Amino acid sequence: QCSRALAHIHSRGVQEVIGAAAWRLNQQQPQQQQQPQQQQQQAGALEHAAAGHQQQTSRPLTRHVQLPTNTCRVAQQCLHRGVQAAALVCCDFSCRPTSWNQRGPSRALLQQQQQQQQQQQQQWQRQKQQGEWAAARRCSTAASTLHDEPSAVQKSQPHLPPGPTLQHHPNHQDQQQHAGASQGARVLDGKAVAAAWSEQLQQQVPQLSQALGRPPGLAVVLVGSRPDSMLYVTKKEEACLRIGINCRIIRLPESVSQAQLQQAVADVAADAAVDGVLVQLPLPRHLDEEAVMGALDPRKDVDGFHPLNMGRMLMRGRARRFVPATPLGVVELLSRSGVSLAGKTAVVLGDSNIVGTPLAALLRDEGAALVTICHRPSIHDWFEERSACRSQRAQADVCLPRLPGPGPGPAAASAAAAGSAGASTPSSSTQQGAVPGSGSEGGGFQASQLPAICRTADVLVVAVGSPELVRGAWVKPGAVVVDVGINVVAAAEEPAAAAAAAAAGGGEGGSGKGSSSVLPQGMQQKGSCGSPDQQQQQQHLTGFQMAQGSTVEAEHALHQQQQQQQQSGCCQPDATAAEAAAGGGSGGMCGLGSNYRVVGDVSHEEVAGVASVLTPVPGGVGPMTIAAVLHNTLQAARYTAGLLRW
Ligand SMILES: Nc1nc2c(c(=O)[nH]1)N[C@@H](CN(C=O)c1ccc(C(=O)N[C@@H](CCC(=O)O)C(=O)O)cc1)CN2
Repeated sequence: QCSRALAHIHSRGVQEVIGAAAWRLNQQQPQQQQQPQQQQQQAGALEHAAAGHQQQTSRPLTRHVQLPTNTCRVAQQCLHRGVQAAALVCCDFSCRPTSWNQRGPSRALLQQQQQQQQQQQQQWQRQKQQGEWAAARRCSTAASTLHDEPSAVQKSQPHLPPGPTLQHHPNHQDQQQHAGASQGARVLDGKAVAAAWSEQLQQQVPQLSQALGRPPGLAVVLVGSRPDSMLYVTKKEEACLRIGINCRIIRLPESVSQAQLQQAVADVAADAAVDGVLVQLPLPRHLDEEAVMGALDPRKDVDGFHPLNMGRMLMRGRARRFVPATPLGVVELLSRSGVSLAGKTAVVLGDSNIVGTPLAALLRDEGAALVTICHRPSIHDWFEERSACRSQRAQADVCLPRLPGPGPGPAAASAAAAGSAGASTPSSSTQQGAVPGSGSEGGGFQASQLPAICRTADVLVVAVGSPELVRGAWVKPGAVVVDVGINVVAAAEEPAAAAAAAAAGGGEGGSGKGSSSVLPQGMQQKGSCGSPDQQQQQQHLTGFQMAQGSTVEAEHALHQQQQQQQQSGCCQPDATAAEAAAGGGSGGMCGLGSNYRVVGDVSHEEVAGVASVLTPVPGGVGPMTIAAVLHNTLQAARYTAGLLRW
C-alpha cells in the first residue's frame, strides 16, 4: 500500500520524495526496533538530501515524505533542522507522536498534534472502506493538518513553495460522504476561499520580488472589446494589483491580424519584467487561437494552454507545469472546502479546452475513480432542444432531448416534445433505436443519456454555458455539484417564472415566439433589437456566450449580435468593464442593470435540495479562477527567478 502511495505521489509529478530510502530500510526490518545507529543513519540521509536540495535550489526543502512509525521522528528531526514544509505521506496509521524521541517537538505541540491526529484517525476509521486511493489521500490530509501543507493541486506539482493550508472540515466531509437525500446543500463560498488563497499568495510576493529584483509581472492580451472579456481582464488586473503583482494590459483592436497578434504576444513575452502572459479568450473569429497558443512561450504560459503545458497535464504521470486557471480553481475550491475526490465517480459536462478537458484530467489526478466527459455532440443536442425544453418544463421533471434520427429541425423538436411526457430515463422506449456513438451526425443517443449519466455522478461539474440546464432530477442525492457556467438571462426568465408562463400559455411551442415575458426589459423599452425571433435567439446565445465552457462559434455569433445591438443602441457600447461590473446585481455584463441576472448551468434552487455540496454562480468558481491566475503568475515568477527548475 505504501509503495503504491509513493508511486502515486511520483506519478503526480512530485520529484522530491526523500526518505523513500529510509522507508525501505525500515521495511526490511519491520519487526525490529531500530537501533540508534540506524536512526542516526536515516536522519543523516534525510538531512543530507535536504541540504543538497537547499544548495541546489537555494531554498529549503518544501516537501518530504513522512515515514512510518519509527522513522516519523526522523522526519520530525528534519523539520526541526530547517526543513520548512509538510510531510506528504504518512503511510502508517499507527504512527504516533509518542514514538518521537525527546528531541522532538515540545510537549504542548505534541499534545496538540496528537489531538489532531486522533481526530483524523477517527475520521479515517469512518472512511476506511474507501480503498487505496483514499488511503493516500487520508495520509496527505493528516499531514496537511499538522503542517502548513501545500494544497491539493500544488502537491501534484514539483518544487512548489510552502503552500496554503488545506482546510479540512470533518463534518463537511461526513456530510458529503454520507448524505443521502440532502436537507439542503452546503453552498461553497468561492469568494471567501479565493480571498483566503489570494492572501496566502500575497504573503509570498515580497520574497519573490526580492529574488527577482522587481515585482512579479503578468501581461494580459485583450483583443477587441467584448464586455465579458473586458470585465474578466479588469478582475485579473485588480487582483494582481491587490497582492503586489504588476499587471500590463495589451489592448488590441478587433481587426488585429494573426501576425500582429502573435508579434504582440512575442514582444510582451520578451519583456524581462513580465513573468506570465495570457491571451484573453475567446478571440475574434478571424484569428487562429491554436496558432496563438502554440506560439506562446510555455514558461510564461500562465493559462496553461500551450500544448506542452496542456500535454503534461493530460498525460498520465507527467510532472505538470501550468494548469489552466478555472480547473485549478475548481479543484482548489473543493480541496479547500474539505471535499475529497478520492474514489469518486465524476462526470464533467462540457469538453472545452478552457475547463472541461483539463478538469477531467485534474479530477483523475485527484483520485476520482471514474471520470466521464460528456462532450460536444451530446450537449449540442441539448442546446438545439432548449427552446422546446423550456416550454415542457412545466409538464415534465426532465425534458427529453431530440429523439435519434434526422438533424435538428421542427420535426425533431416536436418529436422531443411528444416524447417528453412519459419517459424520463434513457431506458425508456423512446430511446430505442438510438445509435451509440453516432456522434455529431446524430448524437441523439448521447444526448438522451445526459440526465442519467449525470445521476451516476458523486461529483458533477457543469461547464457548458446553458442557463440552468441541470435540474434537480439530474442529480444523485448527496452529490457534489460544481457549476462553472456563467450565463446572463433576463430576470423574468427565472425557471419558475418560465414554467409558470409555459403552463399558463398552454404549450406555446418550443420556439418561444412572441413571448414578451422572456425578453430583456431594457431591450423591450428600446425596441430596436431585432424581431422577436432574433430576440429569442439572442437570449439563448447570451447565456451560451458567457459560459466559460461555451463554444467559440456561439460566442462569435453572439458577439456579432452584440455589436449589431450596440450599433442600434440596445447595449451600451461605451460601458466600461468597471461600469459593467458595477451595474446591477448581475455583476453587470454590458451594463445589464437589474433586468438581468447571472445564473449558472445548474438550477440552483432545485439542485440545492438534492446535492450535499453546491457551488453558486456568481461567487463560486469565478473568483477562484482569478485567484488561480495569481497562483500561476507567481509560479511563472519562480521559473524566471530560477527558484523552480522548469
Ligand atoms: N485566457 C482565458 N480566457 C478565458 C478564461 C481563462 O481562464 N483564460 N476563462 C473565462 C473567463 N474568465 C477568466 O478569464 C473568468 C470568468 C468568470 C469570472 C468571475 O469572476 N465570474 C463571476 C461572475 C461574473 C460577473 O461578475 O458577472 C463569478 O462567477 O462570481 C472570472 C474570470 C473565459 N475566458
